[in-house]
Amino acid sequence: MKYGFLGAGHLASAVVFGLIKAGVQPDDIFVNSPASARSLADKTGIHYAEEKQLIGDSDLIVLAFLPEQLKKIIQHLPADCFQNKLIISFLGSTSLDELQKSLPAAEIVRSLPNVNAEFDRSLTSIIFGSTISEKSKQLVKDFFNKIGSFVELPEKDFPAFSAIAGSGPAFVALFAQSLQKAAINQGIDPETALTISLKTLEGSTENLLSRQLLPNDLIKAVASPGGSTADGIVSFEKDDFANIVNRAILATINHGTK
Ligand SMILES: NC(=O)C1=CN([C@@H]2O[C@H](COP(=O)(O)OP(=O)(O)OC[C@H]3O[C@@H](n4cnc5c(N)ncnc54)[C@H](O)[C@@H]3O)[C@@H](O)[C@H]2O)C=CC1
Ligand SMILES: O=C(O)[C@@H]1CCC=N1
Repeated sequence: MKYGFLGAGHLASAVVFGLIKAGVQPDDIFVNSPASARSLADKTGIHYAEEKQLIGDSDLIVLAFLPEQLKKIIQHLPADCFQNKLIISFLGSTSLDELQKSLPAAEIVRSLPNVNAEFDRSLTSIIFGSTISEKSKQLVKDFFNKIGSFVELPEKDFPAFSAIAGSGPAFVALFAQSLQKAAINQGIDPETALTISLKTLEGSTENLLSRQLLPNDLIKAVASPGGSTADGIVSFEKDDFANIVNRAILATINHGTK
């Protein structure tokens, strides 16, 4: 099985590292992009390839450039080069319909992984195009299982999924940074403050997941009656934390409508 990546940015790099960790041989991965493909190839042992060769030689082609680059990239390639090719798109805002119109002879999958693919931790949403065969569907499922897990979602849910799971690592990082700043404000050095923040986030997520707790159960378990945590929760609620988060998700979802 040969994999070809068009685009070698942050998401492509995370997925390439994830595939290699899952046992894919670097020799079986090809990459092309104007800027970063050669350095990704140097770092990982995968191969830089010219676009036409990459498309011809790959069993599965990943579109990992920016949505606005789709038309330009396809226009300068021969019209028939994607004939019967299996294409997985990572393009955040590009619909299945748009992809199918741009690549009419290909089998298309629209997907939204996230950068946690590097550690086998991407929850990816996928939707299959109408022309995809059962065999190709299985190849796609195998691909996403190598970098985490996947859910099949109707396309109407992709914008919300993108805002929460795709953009989410950035939002979690923002919360981590806010906890770090709060610790620094109390006189703790920045490095220790970051460790405290990250270890607490890591342990708390693991606690929720491994004990299958609802978030509110963990809140109750930590906020001892008459204790200090309850005062922190009241302060978050007074500042309408849930609405702050909801507004940020809405702003992310509404990006394309500005
Ligand atoms: N970064 C993330 O966490 C996520 C990104 N996405 C989607 O993944 C795609 C890539 O995003 P990032 O990796 O963040 O962007 P990036 O800016 O890090 O990488 C974009 C890549 O496209 C390449 N590129 C530009 N012109 C090209 C061409 N003519 N042929 C081939 N490659 C070309 C650039 O050289 C670069 O390697 C976007 O469509 C984005 O919506 C989706 C979910 C999460
Ligand atoms: O910021 C973006 O547009 C992409 C889509 C989801 C995460 N990154």
